[in-house]
Amino acid sequence: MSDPVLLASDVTIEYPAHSVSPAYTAVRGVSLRIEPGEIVGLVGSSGSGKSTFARVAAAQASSGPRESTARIVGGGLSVLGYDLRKGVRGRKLNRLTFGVGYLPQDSSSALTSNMTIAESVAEPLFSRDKRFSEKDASLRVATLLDALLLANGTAMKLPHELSSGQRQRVAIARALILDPVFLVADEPTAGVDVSVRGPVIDVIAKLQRERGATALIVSHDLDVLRRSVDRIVVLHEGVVVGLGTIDEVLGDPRHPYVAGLAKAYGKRA
Ligand SMILES: Nc1ncnc2c1ncn2[C@@H]1O[C@H](COP(=O)(O)OP(=O)(O)OP(=O)(O)O)[C@@H](O)[C@H]1O
Repeated sequence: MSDPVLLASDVTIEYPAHSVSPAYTAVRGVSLRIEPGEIVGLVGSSGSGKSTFARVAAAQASSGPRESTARIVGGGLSVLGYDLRKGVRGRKLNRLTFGVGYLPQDSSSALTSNMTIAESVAEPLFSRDKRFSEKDASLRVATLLDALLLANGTAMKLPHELSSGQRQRVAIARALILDPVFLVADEPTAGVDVSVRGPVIDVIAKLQRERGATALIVSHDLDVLRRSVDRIVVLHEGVVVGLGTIDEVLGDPRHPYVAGLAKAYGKRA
């Protein structure tokens, strides 16, 4: 059996205490194994720990101020063979973050205001390799924008000329441009028009699958994941309450939260 892309063993993740706030355990005892090529959905209600787990799994935990940095305090978590509990630094961290694409929740608002969409999407290519061919970059940008159902001409626009849903799709293109081995996308369809939410997730899954790459897609909306994911993980108050294919999880709800999900989902299916 090949090495897993992500291996969580009874992992517990905590925000440290600061000033008047005590430490807060956002994820507790999560065990999960994601194989190469799998597309996994991470589902759960608001505050269930999805973003915390996603941020830590994408090795982004240390990018904010210390008091808001979630830490692994129990169990183990490794991604692409790197032990995140032990900590990854220097060149190893570079290698890890090259392999992991991360789309944070508010990524559409993080586009640089005076860069064209083409420049923003291509930027990671040139940050990695200053001599990357302009022609190849343009081609890759155009292909991705097209795959994400963005009209011709989007490439030459500035972020403020797009709707928030279009900007979100641009952010997805930017997260995919380096062909990440493992994409962690936090609510990638937030703000995206309802009619294209499913298709946008389909594109992410298809692009990753075509390369044998892996994805963890966070969403509170099971409907948008339905067609694209191999399995889902359901978090509730930081604990895994469901794991398997959508049919397996909803067909055998072992937790009231999943039973509620199955009921709501059953009505819409
Ligand atoms: N910096 C922080 N310090 C302390 N607690 C935090 C911090 N960030 C998040 N939390 C808490 O951790 C829990 C999980 O938050 P998280 O953002 O991971 O949930 P989520 O499932 O992604 O929610 P949403 O769907 O609303 O984005 C919440 O109770 C939240 O209040």
